[in-house]
Amino acid sequence: MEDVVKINQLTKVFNDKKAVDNVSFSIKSGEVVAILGPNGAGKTTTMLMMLGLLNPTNGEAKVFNEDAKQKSIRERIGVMLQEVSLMDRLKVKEIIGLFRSYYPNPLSMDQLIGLTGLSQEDLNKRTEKLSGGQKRRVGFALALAGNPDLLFFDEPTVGMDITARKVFWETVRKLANQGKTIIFSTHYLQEADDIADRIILFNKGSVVADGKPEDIKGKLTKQSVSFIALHDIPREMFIQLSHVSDVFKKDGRIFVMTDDTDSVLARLFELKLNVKDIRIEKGRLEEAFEQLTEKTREAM
Ligand SMILES: Nc1ncnc2c1ncn2[C@@H]1O[C@H](COP(=O)(O)OP(=O)(O)OP(=O)(O)O)[C@@H](O)[C@H]1O
Repeated sequence: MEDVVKINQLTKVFNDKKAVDNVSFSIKSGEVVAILGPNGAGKTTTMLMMLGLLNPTNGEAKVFNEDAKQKSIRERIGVMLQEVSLMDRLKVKEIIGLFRSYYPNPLSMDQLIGLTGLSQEDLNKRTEKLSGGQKRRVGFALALAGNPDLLFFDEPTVGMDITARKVFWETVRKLANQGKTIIFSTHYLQEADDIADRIILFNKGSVVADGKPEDIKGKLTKQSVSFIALHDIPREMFIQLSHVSDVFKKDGRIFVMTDDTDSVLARLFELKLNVKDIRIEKGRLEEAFEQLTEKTREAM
C-alpha cells in the first residue's frame, strides 16, 4: 500500500518549548487513524505541519510524496480544523458552491447534503447566523467539497450534539469504506477506539504508542500492584522484572504496572520490604489512559 503521509523526525519548537519532539510515522492509503492525546500533546501542531500550514523547526512532512503546500496535492486533501471560520454575509449554499468551484472533481451539492446532514433551511442561512454545531457541519461539507482522497479532522466533534456526532461518524465510516484515508485528532479514547483502525497516542509532543486500538487498550489496561512504602524503594527493584512495564509514584503510593500481579507480589514478599496497604487493581481503561498521559506522577 502506498504511503499517503510520511513524517520524519518532525519537530516544532515555540519559544524554546518543544510542542512536537522528533516524531516519525507514516500512514498508508485507506487507513483510518486517530491521533489521540490530552490537551497540549502536540496533535494540532503535527497536523498543521502535515498540511504544510506550519513550517517544522526540524524534520519533514510529506503528503502523497510531496509537500502539501502544492496545489495538486491540496486538491486531494480535505481539512476541518478546530476553529471553523466562514466568510460572513454569504449563504451556506453560496460558500459551499464557492468551495466546489475550487476543485476539478467536486462532489455535487446533493451528495454533500446527504453526507453532512445539512438541511435546505441551513443552506439558505447566512453564515453569521449559524450555531457552533451548524458551523461545524458546514465545515465538514467544505472539507468534503473537493471529493478528497485524504481527510484531516482536528477534534471534529467538539461542539456537536449527539445527533450531529452520530451523523458525522456514520459519514466518516462511509468515506472510509470508499477507501479514503482519514486522520482525526481526539481527546477521547472511546471515539478513537470506535472509529479508527489505528491509534497514534501523543503525550507531551511525542508518540507514546502506535498500533491497533485493541493493542493500545491492552497496553493501557495493565494491572497494577500498589502499596505505601515505609522506606525508600528504588524504582530499579521492580522495573527489572520481566512482566513489569512501569513503576511510578502517585498520591503517596508506589504503583507497579504489570500483566502478572502474582510475580510482583512474590517479589514484594521475597524482598521483605516494609510496605503496607497492598492493593491489586485491574486498571480501568480511562483511568489508565490518564495515568499514561497526565502529569500526576511524583518523583521517586
Ligand atoms: N502558535 C503557538 N505559539 C506558541 N505555542 C504554541 C502555539 N501552538 C501551540 N503551542 C503550544 O504547543 C503545545 C502543543 O499544542 P497543540 O495545540 O499542538 O496540542 P494539542 O494536542 O492539539 O492540544 P489540544 O487538544 O488542546 O488542541 C502546547 O503547549 C501549546 O501551548
